[in-house]
Amino acid sequence: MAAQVHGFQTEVAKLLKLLANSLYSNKEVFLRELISNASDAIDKLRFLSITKPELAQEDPVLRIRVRADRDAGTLTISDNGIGMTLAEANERLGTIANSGTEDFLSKLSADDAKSSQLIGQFGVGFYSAFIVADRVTVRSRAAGAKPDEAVCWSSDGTGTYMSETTVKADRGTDVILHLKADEREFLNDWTLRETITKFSDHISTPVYLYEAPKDDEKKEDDKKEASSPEDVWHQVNDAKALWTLSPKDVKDEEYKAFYTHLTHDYGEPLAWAHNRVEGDLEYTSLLYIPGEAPWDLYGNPEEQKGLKLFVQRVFIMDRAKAFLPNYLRFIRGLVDTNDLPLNVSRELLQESRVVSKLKKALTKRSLDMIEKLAEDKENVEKYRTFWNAFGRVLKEGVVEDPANRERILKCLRFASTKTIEEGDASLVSLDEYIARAPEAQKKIYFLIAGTREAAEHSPYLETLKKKNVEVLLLWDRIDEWMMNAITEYAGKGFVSATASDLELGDLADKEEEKAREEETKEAQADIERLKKALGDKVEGVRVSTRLVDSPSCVVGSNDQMLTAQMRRMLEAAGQPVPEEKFTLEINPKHPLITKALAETDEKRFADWAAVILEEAHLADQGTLKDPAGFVKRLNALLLG
Ligand SMILES: Nc1ncnc2c1ncn2[C@@H]1O[C@H](COP(=O)(O)OP(=O)(O)OP(=O)(O)O)[C@@H](O)[C@H]1O
Repeated sequence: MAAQVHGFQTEVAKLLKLLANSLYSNKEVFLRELISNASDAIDKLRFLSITKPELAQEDPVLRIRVRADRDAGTLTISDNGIGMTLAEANERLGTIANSGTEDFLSKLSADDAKSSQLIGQFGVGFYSAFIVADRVTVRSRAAGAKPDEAVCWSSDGTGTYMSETTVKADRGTDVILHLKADEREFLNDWTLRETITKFSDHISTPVYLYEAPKDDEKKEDDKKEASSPEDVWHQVNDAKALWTLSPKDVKDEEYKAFYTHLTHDYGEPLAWAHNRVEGDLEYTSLLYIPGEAPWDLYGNPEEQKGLKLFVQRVFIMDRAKAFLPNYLRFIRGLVDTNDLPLNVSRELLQESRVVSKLKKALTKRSLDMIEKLAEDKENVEKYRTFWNAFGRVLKEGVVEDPANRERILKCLRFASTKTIEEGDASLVSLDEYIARAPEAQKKIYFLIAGTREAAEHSPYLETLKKKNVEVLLLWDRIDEWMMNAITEYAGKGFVSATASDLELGDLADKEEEKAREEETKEAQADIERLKKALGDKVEGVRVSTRLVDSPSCVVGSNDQMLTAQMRRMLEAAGQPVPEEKFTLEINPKHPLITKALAETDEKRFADWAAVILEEAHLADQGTLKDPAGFVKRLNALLLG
């Protein structure tokens, strides 16, 4: 077949341009990407040959080879893995499969280190070859294909590529880089050895580097037959599957390097847990908490990462999501088990009892790891990083995983009326909250608001603050949903500061209660007057226990009512929001209330009453149904 010229998918062309510029100071990553592709191709072949042993038969020793040709100025990375057909090469080397490409492109910045971390995450690894090469040729023969059914693919990375059928004697793929004139350092044995060792030590397939015999040996060799493979191909990695080693034999640096290999994340993981379990359920797991949240943490669940699955050390699949619950989707790593069949499919995973047992065990391992990080007093910073990156996802677990709820709650961190005074970085755990609460306090108080500022300045906190009661402050979208799912922690109930009958329990002061009863009695006529003026705009009017500095607030008629945040969420989702009536609470000592009550003109008093109610709504929700009416009334009173 004649050679055909194809245009790259637009994103690829864009990406190629960006890659060359943004990764300039990190250019050796191309070797990591190409070796990792070669290793993937070998894993795939290993897997397929479980059911079709004939595929690997003719060339059964699987390996990766790297060879520099100084005369030709080329560097070749070869593998005898699964290979590609012509159609596959056209499809896979001309497009980007990942739907997040646009997103990726927008994240590539002038910040080199960051960009190089992102490369692998987005499945654009192959294209990194163009950082150092001005032409890349790929020769590949798919497993099971005949020698004359191979493909030759070639491009200079400027917009088009050429592909045609060719003849290739052996199975697998050669990626040939024609190095740019100023990138010839990658032809140097020493540089290659250094770089390959750095990137491939934990690859479970042997990687060989071609090292030509020294000059004098060469002359000798020339006289002899060509030198034997052992003389020129030197293995540069130890090709052991790291997770099969005993944890005590693995150094921290090795765990970190393996993490990069596994995830293509160049940053350091925050923690890892390596467990080998024998007995009823046999498995080895190596789980990591990344140092940063991936860009798609809240994206399409279908594209979530999941774990790598191995069965009896054979790689079976990537992105196996059945082993961890959704709220632990940020955990990366692998599980290797002897209890699943080698031919297990994704569908089978869903129904397998072994998988559900493994999921339970791995959830426990992950929570152990998170808990350990949370309790590590020497590395408080690390848990803060964890919390900022993954805290919101962990909160989902409170609802999603009732069996582990108590453990998850233990790991949560909150802002509170106290921590906010201490500064932004300070947060409190429920255990700390309980430990520092006064003995008389039997409950855990919390407040949910739309924003941090609204929470911080909420009038609902005034009495609690005065009594020195710490209140947890929540403003994440998920908080409402989460708090609805919890009733207690460590035997202590939760109380919302906006609850219609704010329970103070032993915190209530007998004197104060008496004074309030008096106040209520005295204010009875005023309350009736306000009720009359407000008519059906309110459910009722009463004297507040919670206000100190503010004139008024509104509370739901009962605790089943939707909170402001829930209403906003319903509105945003285009759902009908039921009309609700609130009880207006007033602080009779507040000068604004006294001033209003001193008004003798009933028409003007009606404006006062409306403004007092509207102010309370505004402080609670940040919006009003009739803002223009409010402004008009307020102005009339101000000018009055
Ligand atoms: N050496 C190879 N042998 C067989 N197929 C390959 C080889 N190199 C690349 N491919 C094919 O080309 C595709 C694109 O490779 P590329 O490195 O761009 O992305 P990826 O490997 O899918 O993603 P990532 O780099 O994140 O692992 C691969 O998925 C694979 O199917």
